This record gives sequence, C-alpha cells and structure tokens, in this order.
Amino acid sequence: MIEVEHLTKRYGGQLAVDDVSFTCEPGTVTGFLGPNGAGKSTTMRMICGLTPPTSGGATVDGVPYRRLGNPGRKVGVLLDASAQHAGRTGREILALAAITMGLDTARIPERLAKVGLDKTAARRRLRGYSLGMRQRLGLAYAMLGDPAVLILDEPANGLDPEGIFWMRGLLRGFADRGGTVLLSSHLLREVEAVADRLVVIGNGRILVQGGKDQLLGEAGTLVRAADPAELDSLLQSMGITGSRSADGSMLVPSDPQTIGKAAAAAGVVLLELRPAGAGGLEEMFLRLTGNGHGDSKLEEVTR
Ligand SMILES: Nc1ncnc2c1ncn2[C@@H]1O[C@H](COP(=O)(O)OP(=O)(O)OP(=O)(O)O)[C@@H](O)[C@H]1O
Repeated sequence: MIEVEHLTKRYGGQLAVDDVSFTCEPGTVTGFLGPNGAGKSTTMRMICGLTPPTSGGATVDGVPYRRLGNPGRKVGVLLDASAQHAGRTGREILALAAITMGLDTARIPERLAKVGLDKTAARRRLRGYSLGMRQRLGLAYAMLGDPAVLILDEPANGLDPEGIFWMRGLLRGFADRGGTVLLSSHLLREVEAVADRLVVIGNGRILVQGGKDQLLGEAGTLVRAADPAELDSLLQSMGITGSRSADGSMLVPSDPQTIGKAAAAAGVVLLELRPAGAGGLEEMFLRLTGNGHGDSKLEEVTR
C-alpha cells in the first residue's frame, strides 16, 4: 500500500507538486497521468525518498521509504532506466543489486529471461542497450527482490507495441497476485488497459482521481444525428453543452438514455448513441491537462 498525503514540492517560486494526496491499494494498478512537467516524476521521487518534500509525506506499507530496511525487498523502483553504470552488463547490474539485497545471484538468468532479455543481451554493456531493453532491464531490477509494491515512472517509454502489451500483462499479473503498482505515463491509452484507478495531475495539482470504470462511466455520451443542427437545438433546449468532434459527433455530459429519450420525443434522428468510454475519458484528460490548473469545477471525482 502506498499512501501519499499532502505532498508539496517548491523549487524557488515554482510549485512543482501542490498538495497531492492519493492511495494505492494492494491488488491494484494505479495509473498516474499527466502531461510533461505535470509533477509525476517529482511526486514519485518524493515517495522514494530521493527528493525531500517541502511539506507532506508518503509511506509504503505505513513506513516512509527512507526508513524501510532493505527497501528493494519491499518496493521495486524504476524511475530512470538509464540511471545505471553504462559500462556494466545487464547481468552485472542485476548481480550487484542481488548482492546488495542479500539475494542469491542464481535467480538472475531466470529474471532476465522473464523480461525478454536473452543470454546475448545479458552479456552486453548497458551503453549498447536500446531504450526498450533498458526498460526491460529496469523492470527486472525493480522486481528482483520480489517486492509487493512497484513504483514505475513511464516504463512504457521506448517499448514497441508488443513490448507495451507484454508489460501490461506483467503488471496485471503482479497486481492480481496482490501487488501494488503505481505507474506513470503522459498517455492515457498506455495505462488505460491495465489500470484499475487513475490519478490525473496537471501543473502539480491533482485534477481528478477515481476508479477507471467510474471515470469511464462519467466520460459522457457520444451522439451523432442525421441533422447536426437539429441535435444542437435539442441539446440547447435541454441546457446541455457538448463538444463536437471532427466526424460531426457530439460528446455530451449526460447519459445515453436521457439523450435517446429526448431525441425520440423531439423527432431527432440519431445515427449513433453510446457511452463515450475511453474516447471520452481521453477528451476529458486532454481538457483537464490542457487547461493549466483546470477550473475550480474540476474537482476530484472520488477517492
Ligand atoms: N530539480 C529541479 N529543480 C527545479 N525544477 C524542477 C526540478 N525537478 C523538476 N522541476 C520542475 O518541476 C516541474 C515538474 O517536473 P516533473 O519532472 O516532476 O514532471 P513530470 O510530470 O514527471 O514530467 P515528464 O513527463 O516530462 O517527466 C517541472 O516544471 C520541472 O521543470
């Protein structure tokens, strides 16, 4: 379990992280989403004791990271896949980590294989690794001590589509066995398939957080009419403001039943009517994060 309470980080006059609170429960994957510079890495670094917070705090299983004994056995961390000695081989990097944690190095070949790094890759120096290979090694490194908690900053960076699919399976399996995963990304699509909960951050502040299914359910309705002007006046009469997509459909903050009934009563012919789901969530994500601090209406959905 990861508990983050009122974490705040100020760099000079800039608030990089502003009063951020959330919890990651065992058995779940939490997607930590936000555009570049939103404050994801700074938050994760504070959770891992690498950056001292200006105020607030974070614990893993009730203990601040810096006070965990043998932390690699409790929390697997991947913040920067390139932050290893470039002249060491993949095998050496894992061997040093195993020795530091008091683990048998015999587990290393199996762990390398598990992340898709073969014997040749194991013998290659890190400077010869692609970014995707570094991420794979970083995941093996994070999971080497069999921790119950994983904290991963943009682990999909550099992975090809097959690699992203593989990583999702790995993290889903980890959480399904009771593990806790905090996973950051600047792309909703990247985490949507694996996350149970989403925490969206922009300009250092949490803009929205909640269960993925709930957020998907609240993402609105997609509706397309044979005559868009008729739909516009119907929505106007209902006091609903929608946003129009390039294909002429409207994303409206209402449920399909309400819209369908009103359209039928008004004789407006609909060609499409469905929950907006992931597409709507992505639009909401872009709207929230593209909006600076967001407006005051955009409160936290739920905890
Ligand atoms: N050591 C530092 N000194 C000064 N400012 C910093 C420092 N580290 C981060 N910042 C600033 O804090 C803000 C948040 O940065 P952070 O790296 O946490 O964002 P992020 O969401 O992880 O972005 P990205 O996806 O680009 O990695 C940015 O404006 C960044 O410039």
